[in-house]
Amino acid sequence: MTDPDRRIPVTVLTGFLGAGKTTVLNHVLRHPGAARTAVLINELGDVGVDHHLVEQVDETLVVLDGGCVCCSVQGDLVAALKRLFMQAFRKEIPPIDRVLLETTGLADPAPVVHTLMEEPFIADRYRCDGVVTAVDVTHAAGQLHEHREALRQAAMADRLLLTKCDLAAPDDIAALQATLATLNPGARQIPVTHGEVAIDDMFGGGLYTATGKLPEVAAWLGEAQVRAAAAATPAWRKPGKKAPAGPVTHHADGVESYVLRFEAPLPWWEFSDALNLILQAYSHRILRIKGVLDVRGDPLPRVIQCVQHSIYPAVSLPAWPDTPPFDDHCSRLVFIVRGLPSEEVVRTLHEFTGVAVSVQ
Ligand SMILES: Nc1nc2c(ncn2[C@@H]2O[C@H](COP(=O)(O)OP(=O)(O)OP(=O)(O)O)[C@@H](O)[C@H]2O)c(=O)[nH]1
Repeated sequence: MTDPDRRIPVTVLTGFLGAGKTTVLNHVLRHPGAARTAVLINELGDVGVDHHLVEQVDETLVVLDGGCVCCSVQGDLVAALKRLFMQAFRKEIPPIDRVLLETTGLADPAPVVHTLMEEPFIADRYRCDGVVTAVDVTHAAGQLHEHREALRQAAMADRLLLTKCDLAAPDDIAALQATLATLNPGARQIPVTHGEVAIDDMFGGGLYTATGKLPEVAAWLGEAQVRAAAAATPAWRKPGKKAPAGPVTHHADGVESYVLRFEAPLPWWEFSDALNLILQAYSHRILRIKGVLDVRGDPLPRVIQCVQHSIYPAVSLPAWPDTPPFDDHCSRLVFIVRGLPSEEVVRTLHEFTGVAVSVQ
């Protein structure tokens, strides 16, 4: 090892909702050079789906599902990194050469980087190896304009992965590249299709520094410090406490999420018609829909994903996860929306499928 800094590098993989983070993660983890990589996944919504889509499932996969890592689960992040370090130290798990942290699509990377740099136990043993931001070339132009989280993620990046290049026209990609170059001149832009990023483009960004980025980034880190200090979090966010029932608003800009549970197997075509109608009718209010479905006549769970108005081909998982809540084999859909009441969605889904739907 030529690196004199023996601390464990942590790569922060961020990017707006549905940008292709998990797809990149899976590709990277298949590379032999990524063996000994511990994976931390922070999930939004009350039912995590992402970690079931990650192919590496062992004791070095940690799910942080108590909220968004940038505002409520920094304590969980610290605890998870401490635990991983101690387990590896005691040889209870294989040695860890690096950590890959996938944030939620709405995370502000600044507090995450701040935690890595400032929390004493963590900063002594881990170093931020850079922020890699997945930018969906098919949606980024609008997202950068409409969502400050997307703007922050792009502006904070050490490297920008331009994902879904197979779905965009070269002129549109070039226009986006120009926008990103203005926004974050210091970040290298790497076009990516189906998550196929070279491992050297993913790792080895070096010690984290705000140099070369917009000056605002430093301000964001300052803001993060204030937020960390003001960790006077609501009582229900404290360890051991449960979030209140009903939809949880994650950020001040009115983005909220809810989970729908279906009481019986779904008729596929009727469900698809309902979903298409919802996407068409409410396209501007939907940020992300994803779920695991129990489809009538199919023994395997089917995963669906929508990013704004785009619906991606459904894929089957090899088996139902045997862990709660999926061990009941019920269909669940996670909606991340802005100003779209669950009642409207529930009514449409129920009318088309005839299946009872409850809001979790
Ligand atoms: N055609 C195409 N589809 C892609 C590409 N990258 C990702 N996708 C699809 O885009 C959808 C979202 O990808 P994910 O990797 O789950 O995105 P994510 O950023 O992890 O999503 P969240 O964690 O929910 O924010 C999935 O259906 C992927 O298969 C790509 O390069 N080309």
